[in-house]
Amino acid sequence: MAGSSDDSATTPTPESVAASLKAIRNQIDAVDRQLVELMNQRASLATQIGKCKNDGNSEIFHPNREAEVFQNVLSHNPGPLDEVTVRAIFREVISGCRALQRMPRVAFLGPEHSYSHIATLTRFGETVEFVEVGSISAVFEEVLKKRVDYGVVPLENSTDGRIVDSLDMFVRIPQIKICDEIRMRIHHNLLANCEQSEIRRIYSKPQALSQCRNWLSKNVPNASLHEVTSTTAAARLVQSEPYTAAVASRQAGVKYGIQILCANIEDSSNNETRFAVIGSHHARRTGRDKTALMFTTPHNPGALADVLMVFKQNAVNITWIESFPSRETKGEYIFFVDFEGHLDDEKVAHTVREVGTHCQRIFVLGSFPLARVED
Ligand SMILES: C=C(O[C@@H]1C=C(C(=O)O)C=C[C@H]1O)C(=O)O
Repeated sequence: MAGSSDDSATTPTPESVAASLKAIRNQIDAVDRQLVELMNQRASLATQIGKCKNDGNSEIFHPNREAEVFQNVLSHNPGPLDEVTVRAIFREVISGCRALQRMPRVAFLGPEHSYSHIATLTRFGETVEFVEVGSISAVFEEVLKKRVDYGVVPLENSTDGRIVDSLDMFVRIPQIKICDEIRMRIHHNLLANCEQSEIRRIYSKPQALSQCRNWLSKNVPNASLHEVTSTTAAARLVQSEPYTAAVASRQAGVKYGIQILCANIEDSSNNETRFAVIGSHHARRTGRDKTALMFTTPHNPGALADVLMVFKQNAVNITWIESFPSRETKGEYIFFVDFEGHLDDEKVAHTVREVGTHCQRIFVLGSFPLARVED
């Protein structure tokens, strides 16, 4: 009966709270011991897989298999941990397991804390050898010369469009393959160590300034904008010059000890950059894949329409199309097309063969698992 119970028996005392905490923490310690044992069991299995891959030269990064692993764990996640947390944990578990087979070397356009670096971390986790280079072309060169296993390069941004330097390098080195893609929501931040009203100069790379142009003109109208080579370089300048600000990643703010005056200042809330993981192989089929093609058509009326008709007739869904002027022949264009499906799907293989009959040159840049947007 309510009211007649002995309250002193249920009211927690400091001693009873401490005892409960101790008991629960003991349980957590026991669970953690099981977790670390299980993770090491997993690591031993991954090492066995590494031995099956055998010759030391085989690919150790299998994006298709990693996509399956995430699908498996997420479909068995009863909560209360949310999907983002489970993904983050497994990203690092997988990263460590891969490294037991062989530590992959991955090149990206630096410096550290650039968005390319964050994209690389998002896909590969912490246990890789990060190879920071100074240009997109250098990422391709490192991959081509096999000084790294993989490279991460930006392909397009939802606000600014295609990344010309990357497309140009595919034209120059068409044997490079795309084996995975990374879609990343890009959040820019206003970093400064003074009041917002005191900011006189704002530094960032051109793309970041352009993606925040409206916000900056409305909220920091008296500051002048200055382009530098990277968002990280901008953050470094803010450290040494008073009354300046940088538009950069949150991570750059934390690294260089600069306050985040305002977060998420990008004009479009859907500001997203799509990166390609480049290497020397395709990814195997998962059933939810994309394929990237690069081709040139004869300089005739309707040549591109003929190609597009093939996609229509085969009911293959195009997800991206770009044209890029050829360096070699004035007036001629190279086309980049991404579409749903894997080259191992009969429908896709047939479509690519048929597209080829309408092209002068055609290269399959790769098939890879469809990516989700990482926030
Ligand atoms: C263990 C493997 O190697 C790598 C590590 C994976 C993992 O830890 O689950 C998955 C795919 C590979 O990138 C494998 O190929 O299965």
